[in-house]
Amino acid sequence: MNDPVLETRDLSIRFGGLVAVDKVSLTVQRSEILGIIGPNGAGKSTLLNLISGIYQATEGDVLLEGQSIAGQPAHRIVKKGIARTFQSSRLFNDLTVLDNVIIGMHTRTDTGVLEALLMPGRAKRKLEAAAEKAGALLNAISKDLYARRGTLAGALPQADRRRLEIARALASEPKLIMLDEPSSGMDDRDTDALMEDVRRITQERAGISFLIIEHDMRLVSSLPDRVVVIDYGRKIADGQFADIRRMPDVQEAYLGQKV
Ligand SMILES: Nc1ncnc2c1ncn2[C@@H]1O[C@H](COP(=O)(O)OP(=O)(O)OP(=O)(O)O)[C@@H](O)[C@H]1O
Repeated sequence: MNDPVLETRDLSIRFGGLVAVDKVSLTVQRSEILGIIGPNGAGKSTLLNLISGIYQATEGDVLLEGQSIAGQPAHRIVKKGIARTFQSSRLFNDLTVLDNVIIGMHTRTDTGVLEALLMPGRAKRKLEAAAEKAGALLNAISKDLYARRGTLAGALPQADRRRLEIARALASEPKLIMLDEPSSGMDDRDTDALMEDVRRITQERAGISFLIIEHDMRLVSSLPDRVVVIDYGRKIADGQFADIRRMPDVQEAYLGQKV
């Protein structure tokens, strides 16, 4: 299988004297779940910020389905098909669960302020259609979240907030979805449910790929098809978890942090 949806080539960024990401080349194949691991401060989140257009690379390239997207603004990259979640929640706490998903769909809806003012009927119909679509999406991800679609996002427990963030990212109909430490703060039961969600999404949405930064080795050892290890901004390993965990460089990077 060689059908990369995402490719980074020698991707680097420097903050003053610190090279936070150093010539990282990696691929994510279509329908693949790629795990990214590495010690704290290794450059994993920075790598995601480079791919999603939040940071601009000092050198290197990012390709989505073979086309360079480097240098493009974050909103355009979402529109082209890369969605993500963040380590810290970006939900709108004062909006309902359903409204948060509708907001995630905004790249796929085209109702503007002018249209809403000049053609309120048409804008209303579009919004109703968006609400219906968001409801169906939510229902497919979690019947329980769907049942609570009118609840304020701020009132949800942590695991459901994470789930809602994934639903919101999916609402942009991405080809690739990047999750930054999705299981942080979760217990084993919630982490199992999260893994189940990801597996189900890959089965139900043909061709979707995941890039997942994680520290939880229980998840890393069972969910990703392949794992990339980052240390001091560099890629030091790329392969099956069972193989890379035995590599001396990886063991050394994790000295004191059991792999
Ligand atoms: N905007 C920035 N300005 C300066 N330095 C930064 C910036 N963003 C990240 N860094 C530095 O880059 C390095 C990599 O940070 P990053 O957050 O990507 O690591 P990480 O692997 O995601 O860590 P963690 O697992 O703890 O989340 C760190 O030394 C961090 O302090």
